[in-house]
Amino acid sequence: MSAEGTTPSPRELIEQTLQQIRPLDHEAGAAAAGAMDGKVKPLGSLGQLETLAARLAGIQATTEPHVEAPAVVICAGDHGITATGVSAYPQEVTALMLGGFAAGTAAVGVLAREAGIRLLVADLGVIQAPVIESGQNVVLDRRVRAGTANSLEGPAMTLAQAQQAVAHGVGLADLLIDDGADLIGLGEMGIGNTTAASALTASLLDRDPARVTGPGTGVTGEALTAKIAAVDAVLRRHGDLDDPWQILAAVGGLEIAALTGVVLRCAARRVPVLLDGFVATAAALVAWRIEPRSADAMIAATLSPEPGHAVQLEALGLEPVLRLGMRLGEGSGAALAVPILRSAAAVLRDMGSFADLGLADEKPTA
Ligand SMILES: O=C(O)c1ccc[n+]([C@@H]2O[C@H](COP(=O)([O-])O)[C@@H](O)[C@H]2O)c1
Ligand SMILES: Cc1cc2nc[nH]c2cc1C
Repeated sequence: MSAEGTTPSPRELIEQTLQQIRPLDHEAGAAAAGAMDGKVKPLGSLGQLETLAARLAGIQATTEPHVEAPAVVICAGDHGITATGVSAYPQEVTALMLGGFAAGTAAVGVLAREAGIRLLVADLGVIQAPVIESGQNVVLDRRVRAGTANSLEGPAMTLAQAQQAVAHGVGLADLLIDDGADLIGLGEMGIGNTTAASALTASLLDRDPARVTGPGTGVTGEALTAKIAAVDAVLRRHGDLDDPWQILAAVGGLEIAALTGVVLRCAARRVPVLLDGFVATAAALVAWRIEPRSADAMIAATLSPEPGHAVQLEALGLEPVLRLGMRLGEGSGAALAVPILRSAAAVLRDMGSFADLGLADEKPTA
């Protein structure tokens, strides 16, 4: 432990966070499910909205779950593996999009505004990041290094850098939660990061790279075959790793590591964390491998068409809220799912029950 009054080191902050993670409050979840059954409607007729309300209750440990101050945190970083030609777009787009997030003109900016969601943007290591002085959203400087190294040639980052990025994620979650956020969505931006996410997924779940590697921004045909071969080569380069920290440092990304920290802190502070697509879910997989109970705080917003996403969600035992074929990232799917979660909480809070009508027996008669 650090001496009183000093800031904890990344490792200490992560250790404290892990110690605070508790499983779902099953009592609150069951009470919410029971209350939902008593509402004036045929039993189960609100479908997944009912299970979502109960899950929110279990995560927040209350029979009156709330989604009043939702936020999306976007972490951005560059990837050395782009030098191998794994993306349909050039690396400069990462820096370009940082400007779009600040200005509020990126897709997630529009969707977040529509749904009344606060956006927080952090630069974890974008190469040639623009100097952003004003805009609708601030971009926080949480740079660990200028992009990762090419994981085909060596570790993407050192273990200390991975821990620093995770600790930054813990701090970002704290910033939002201390400010009142009661649900946090994960957003990411980083050209090349679907390759890192595929390598992480294949390694963490011990799957064939071909099963969990897809087009990303639009890589098809021979280029996709080469991308799969690159993921395969990355895994062979780093040998048989099992420890999630080693895997994260060897083949992950700075923005992915930060989102792992966001997930862990949300789990520790009983704040529901809304996963977005394939890359954000790779960060969640790392969190789950570090501390399996962190999965209790997760809700999957969307199902990405990236082939590895369904594999990830199955491993985490999660059912997506939306299936819209979205594969953008940025937290766009998380932003879209927020109104549904807000509605789930509102139904549980505001809907009348059979008991209110003086009808005790709300069960079907046949
Ligand atoms: O979230 C997804 O499912 C998803 C699927 C494909 C692409 N993306 C986004 O596209 C970028 C990475 O794609 P790529 O092809 O450069 O690896 C990155 O900025 C992600 O946010 C995201
Ligand atoms: C333009 C563009 C925007 C994105 N947002 C998230 N990933 C992205 C990738 C590209 C290429």
